[in-house]
Amino acid sequence: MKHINLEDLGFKQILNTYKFENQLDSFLVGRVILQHRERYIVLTEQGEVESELLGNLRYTAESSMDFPAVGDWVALIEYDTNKGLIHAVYPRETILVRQTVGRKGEKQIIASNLDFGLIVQSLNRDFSINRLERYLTICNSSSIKPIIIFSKVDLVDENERAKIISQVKERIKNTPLLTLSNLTGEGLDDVKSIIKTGKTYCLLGSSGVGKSSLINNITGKDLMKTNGISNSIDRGKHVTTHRELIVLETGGILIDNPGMREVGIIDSPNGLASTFEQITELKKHCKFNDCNHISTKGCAVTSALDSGELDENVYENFMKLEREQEHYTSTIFEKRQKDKIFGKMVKNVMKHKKKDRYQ
Ligand SMILES: Nc1nc2c(ncn2[C@@H]2O[C@H](COP(=O)(O)OP(=O)(O)OP(=O)(O)O)[C@@H](O)[C@H]2O)c(=O)[nH]1
Ligand SMILES: [Zn+2]
Repeated sequence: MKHINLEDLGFKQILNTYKFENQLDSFLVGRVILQHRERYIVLTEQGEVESELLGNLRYTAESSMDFPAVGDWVALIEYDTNKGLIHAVYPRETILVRQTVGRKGEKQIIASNLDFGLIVQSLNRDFSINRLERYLTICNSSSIKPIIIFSKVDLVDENERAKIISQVKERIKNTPLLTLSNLTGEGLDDVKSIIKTGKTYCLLGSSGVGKSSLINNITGKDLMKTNGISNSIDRGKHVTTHRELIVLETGGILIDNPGMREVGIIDSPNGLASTFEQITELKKHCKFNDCNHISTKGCAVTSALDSGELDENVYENFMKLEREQEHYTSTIFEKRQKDKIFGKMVKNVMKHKKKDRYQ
């Protein structure tokens, strides 16, 4: 491996300032490229350091958010050749969190400091606009820039491909969209050319869509197992076979963490707002500030739904994702109550709408 510097690994100037202001300049800086239980592989300019947490960090941690995750920048000391102790975690620019909410609604970080999300869907079977919008919301709420990659284009004919793409462009605007075949290599250069030095790209998407194949094609190496069966079944084995953060020799950093499939929508309002711009715009014209966009009185959203200006699939998906987001902020009891009432209300809106149409 050629020598890497911290900037190539994604280290940003602002972290340097933090380093000096927090007396971390006597420590090494490195990026977590693999986490397995309490063991972390940290990549520094000198190479990989197998690290553990310093007792202090473990005892002062208030939640699992305080522990290092893949993608984190950490301050460490190397006490022996390639053996280190992590002293502190640098502030994170962005995070992806796990969907399952633990006790007290505690979040778990899957990966951090991501610049771009490569949302991979295969055109033949996995394709779903609703799921695309879900991943877009996740990216937007985490300030991770989304890029859509449609894989397995070799498995659909030209017409089908064109149909899907125009359908997506109609509904999802301002998001780059690439097509790819890992089999024939079509579109691979386009994917490679969007990957820039010092930027971190995480791969998002269901199992079997071709994420590992893409990594192998980009690196030109067989870094990943690609049998379509989850790499993480035998996690112990998985850990020894590859790193979750890969520094490309051509520049750029890829993260493919098996947990990415459980990624959840975090409670930042921006994610939904920028994914569903049309609804965001409509909402401004609702008569009441606390409008729930379900009952039609003075609601600009439902009236756009009635007039056909707003696609009902978009509306339904928005409401579903908004509800998912709320799960993070409500207790289980509240959640159940809300679910029941909410489900009924949405059904009613749809029923009325259907009835209206035939009048
Ligand atoms: N025809 C075709 N097959 C592909 C393409 N990309 C991947 N495959 C095949 O699809 C299967 C799954 O590919 P993977 O790369 O393992 O998918 P993945 O997204 O990494 O799956 P997980 O590791 O489970 O998340 C493999 O058999 C690949 O050979 C493609 O562009 N075209
Ligand atoms: Zn409204």
